[in-house]
Amino acid sequence: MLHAVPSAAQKRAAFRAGLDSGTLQRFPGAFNPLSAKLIERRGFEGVYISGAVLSADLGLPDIGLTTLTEVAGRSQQIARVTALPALVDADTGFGEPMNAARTVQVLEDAGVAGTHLEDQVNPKRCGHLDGKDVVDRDVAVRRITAAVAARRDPDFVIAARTDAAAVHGIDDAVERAKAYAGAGADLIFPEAMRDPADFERLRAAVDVPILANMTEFGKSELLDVKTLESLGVNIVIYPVTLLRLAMHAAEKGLDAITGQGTQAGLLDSMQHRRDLYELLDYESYSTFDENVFTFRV
Ligand SMILES: C[C@](O)(C(=O)O)[C@H](CC(=O)O)C(=O)O
Ligand SMILES: [Mg+2]
Repeated sequence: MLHAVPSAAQKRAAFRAGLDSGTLQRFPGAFNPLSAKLIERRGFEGVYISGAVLSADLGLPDIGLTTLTEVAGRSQQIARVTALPALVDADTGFGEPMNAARTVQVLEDAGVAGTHLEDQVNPKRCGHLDGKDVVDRDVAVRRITAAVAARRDPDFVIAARTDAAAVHGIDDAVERAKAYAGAGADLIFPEAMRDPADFERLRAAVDVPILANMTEFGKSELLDVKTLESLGVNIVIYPVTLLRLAMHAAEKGLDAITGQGTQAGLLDSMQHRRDLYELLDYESYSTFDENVFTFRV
């Protein structure tokens, strides 16, 4: 009730254990705290907090317009209601290495289990769009080094994302992945991998866990869980999947009201009030309230 029971430290330890487990950790993107609760209820290992989703939620494109305060605020709202570890997208870390360091501490305070910082130039853009660019490898290494040094909880996971594959090719992405792991990154996020062969190259190059981004309508082939597991991938994110599904359903609902003059034909496509209340655990709130009112000294 009100908040999830495990502490941030426990969730971080669980995230570490999951990355070491040899089982693929599945992190769908939560587009709000409520959807994070649904992800937990459905038995996933963690939730992803996407920059693309946060931007879209604010009615903005994903081109580096959101601030650390906005990302941390959303992270805290989501982390506090789910027992699952949350991994949050910190884009480029919001500036120079010192800013990346502050970003890590602010996100630790928000209660998430880890974050990823990417090697794009500022302002960044979605990793599946053309025309993006990356900073020099040394600059990105300084970003990661600063982030790692700033962490206060050693279990807080710092992931390094490289966008180099789509800019300079897979060889540069592999070299960067090695350098970022050498700088202390716990997890490598190779962005815009085209196919299994790209993942094989990455997997062979680094000893740390690797992440697969299975975002739709982008540059990556959508690989299933079994394939990703066989490639030695440790964690998969579905960053925008739930938002895309929800928005499509919303479009259909609005069209029904416009076209048929009522939403009555869509009741079977809706989450029932009963299921919503169950997910929100209304019952514990009434019990709590009763206890408060019947409390006597
Ligand atoms: C993972 C990502 O960084 C995100 O913000 O969710 C995006 C996802 C997307 O735009 O589809 C990215 O891949 O850049
Ligand atoms: Mg992003």
